[in-house]
Amino acid sequence: MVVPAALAIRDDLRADGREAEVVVVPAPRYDDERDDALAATVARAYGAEPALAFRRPDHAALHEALNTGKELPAEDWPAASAAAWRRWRPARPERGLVVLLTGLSGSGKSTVARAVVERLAEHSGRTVTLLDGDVVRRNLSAGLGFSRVDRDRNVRRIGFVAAEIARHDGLAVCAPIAPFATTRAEVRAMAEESGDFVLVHVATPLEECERRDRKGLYARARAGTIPEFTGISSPYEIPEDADLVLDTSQMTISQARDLVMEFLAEGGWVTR
Ligand SMILES: Nc1ncnc2c1ncn2[C@@H]1O[C@H](COP(=O)(O)OS(=O)(=O)O)[C@@H](OP(=O)(O)O)[C@H]1O
Ligand SMILES: Nc1ncnc2c1ncn2[C@@H]1O[C@H](COP(=O)(O)OP(=O)(O)O)[C@@H](O)[C@H]1O
Repeated sequence: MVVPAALAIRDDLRADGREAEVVVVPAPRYDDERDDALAATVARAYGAEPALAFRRPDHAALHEALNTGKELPAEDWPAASAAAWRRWRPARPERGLVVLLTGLSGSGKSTVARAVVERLAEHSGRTVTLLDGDVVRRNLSAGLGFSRVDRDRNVRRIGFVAAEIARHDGLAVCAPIAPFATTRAEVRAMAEESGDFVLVHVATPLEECERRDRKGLYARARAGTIPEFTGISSPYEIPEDADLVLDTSQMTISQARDLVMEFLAEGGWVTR
């Protein structure tokens, strides 16, 4: 993104009759005066006077403007680089989004995800894709088991597909157990390369999931006939970075769906 923006700035300057060469130099960013000193040193090394004093851009203001679709601060971002930012990060109503619902088996991930997808399809006017744990395991992840390695593979595949959807400005709703924090963080990082990421922890207590036991899997796990069952004989790492926490033992399916929709509306991804 930096190189096309730099070339566009050069072209703008040339169109203004100012002969300009643009050199892009990868450098660390500290967000303090070290950035200023580094910029001055690099400029001198290229034989350029830092004629325009280096201004540290206000990144919080940048992201706020990008999220809401407002004008970017013109003093920090010439028109060409503002346009490059916009292409990379459209305003939230048009930006790709990955919603990952994580939680124990039977916590309500699929049920809430289906209800949310239905609402999104009705209201957002955008393409919506559901990547449900069960369904993914029958196709994309067919053949994988439930060891840590296989679960990580499965969740990464889901994350990869979801991030691709977000890169094309679509909405992806995913509902795997995704029990490991590091793998969830990888999915967040993949999604945020090109869009946004919202983590919903469906935090229904184990006792309630086990009471529901729709598929009889908890009974079999307790009896020891299913090894490595999440919450019984395989860990579930409680997210510390959840954007939203839902305990479906304390609410109806519609209430859970509305809390997710409300969160997405508050964040500006969908209109009310
Ligand atoms: N050992 C073990 N542990 C957990 N779950 C098991 C296991 N074996 C089979 N199942 C069934 O597989 C569904 C979970 O698959 P996921 O792809 O969501 O799991 S993971 O994210 O890869 O951990 C899960 O479906 P949900 O109940 O919809 O979550 C179970 O029905
Ligand atoms: N408030 C609620 N939210 C979601 N599911 C609920 C709720 N109350 C009861 N349930 C039931 O709990 C079960 C959850 O199953 P499911 O959505 O497949 O969970 P998961 O995908 O997490 O394994 C469903 O049978 C659903 O009808």
